[in-house]
Amino acid sequence: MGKNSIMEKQGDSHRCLRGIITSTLSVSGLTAMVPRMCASIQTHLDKNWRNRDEISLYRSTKMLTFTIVLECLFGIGNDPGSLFCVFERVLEGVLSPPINFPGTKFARAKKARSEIEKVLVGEIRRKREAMEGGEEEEDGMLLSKLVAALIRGEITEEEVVDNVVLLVFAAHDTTSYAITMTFKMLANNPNSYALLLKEHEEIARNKRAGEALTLEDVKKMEYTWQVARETMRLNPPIFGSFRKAITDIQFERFTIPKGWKVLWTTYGTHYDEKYFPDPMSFNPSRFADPIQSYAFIPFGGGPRLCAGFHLAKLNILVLVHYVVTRYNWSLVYPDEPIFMDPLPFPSKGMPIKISPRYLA
Ligand code: HEM
Repeated sequence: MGKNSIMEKQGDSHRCLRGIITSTLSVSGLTAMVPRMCASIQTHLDKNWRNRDEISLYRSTKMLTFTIVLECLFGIGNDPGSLFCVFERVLEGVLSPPINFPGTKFARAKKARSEIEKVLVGEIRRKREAMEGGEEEEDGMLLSKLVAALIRGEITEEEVVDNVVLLVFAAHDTTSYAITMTFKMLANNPNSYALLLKEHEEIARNKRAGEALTLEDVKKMEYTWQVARETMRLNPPIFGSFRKAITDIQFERFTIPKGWKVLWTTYGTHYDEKYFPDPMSFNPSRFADPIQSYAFIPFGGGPRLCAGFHLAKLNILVLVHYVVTRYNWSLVYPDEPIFMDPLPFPSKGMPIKISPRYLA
């Protein structure tokens, strides 16, 4: 993903970059993005779901998440479909063995990375020229913020490129897996689905035809967010991540020596009945009560907490809204196995049968 991505940064340079990224991805930053996201989702559904009776939910949500990040965060709206395949090749290489030999996933990814770089550098330079010529910073548009920081000399062009690639990667498999598994859990738990549907019908009833959702509407999707959190508790998109001890650490009766790597995992607490009674059962309303800090950690925690948490939440809630209010749907393979490579994914792409649905 490049040595300048936020994941590689430490200390002050991490804080500076994180500040720029989270200023757009915070709740207040996202207000301006809600109508843009609604438009992207509706266009995606019209283009890819209309007149179809079966679609791959995983594939569709991957494409959609990609389009949302490119269109809504970076204003790159010119045929994101053609860039999607190139990005997919990059992403396949991110978690593959680093063997740069013709034909390996890694080598293909490196080649695709240079193609992406060319496109992104072009977009960044165009934006820079426009902003130096007087164009204002766009509200809620991350590319504007990054280019403004570039003009002020706070970050370099390479940092902008590396972080655009990183954000696409960070959003891609995680959000699509969370959405896909949310639908799987709803299919297997009809009572939860009935409650969720009621919440969305209520919101839809108060909207005129074609009227976009607002942040206020999204805030009403409380039960849906409980369902999504319970889904991510049982099926975390990221199983954990590494940390390096920068000093000797005492933890319970152990000393973790400086320089050692530590792997924290989501499953450790997510499946522990101390924090989640009857941990293997699907019970969204457990999230109606406060959860102990650092027990529910699909988005990590602390200074490295997922910077896209609010964007992911918005993406999941808004997509669920449009799908459940517009479509009847059912899983083609209710027991579809989940594979890991190393991130989890539904082995058949989770195909669903769909038909249009009209609100009473
Ligand atoms: C359901 C969806 C998502 C899940 C489950 C998720 C999960 C995570 C986790 C566990 C981490 C921490 C990794 C660590 O501690 O090493 C992380 C970091 C990060 N995520 Fe997400 N993520 C999601 C969506 C997104 C989206 C949509 C974006 C932005 C477009 C994003 C951007 C980032 C960034 C920039 C970091 C690095 C933060 C830092 O190092 O300061 N994520 N994510």
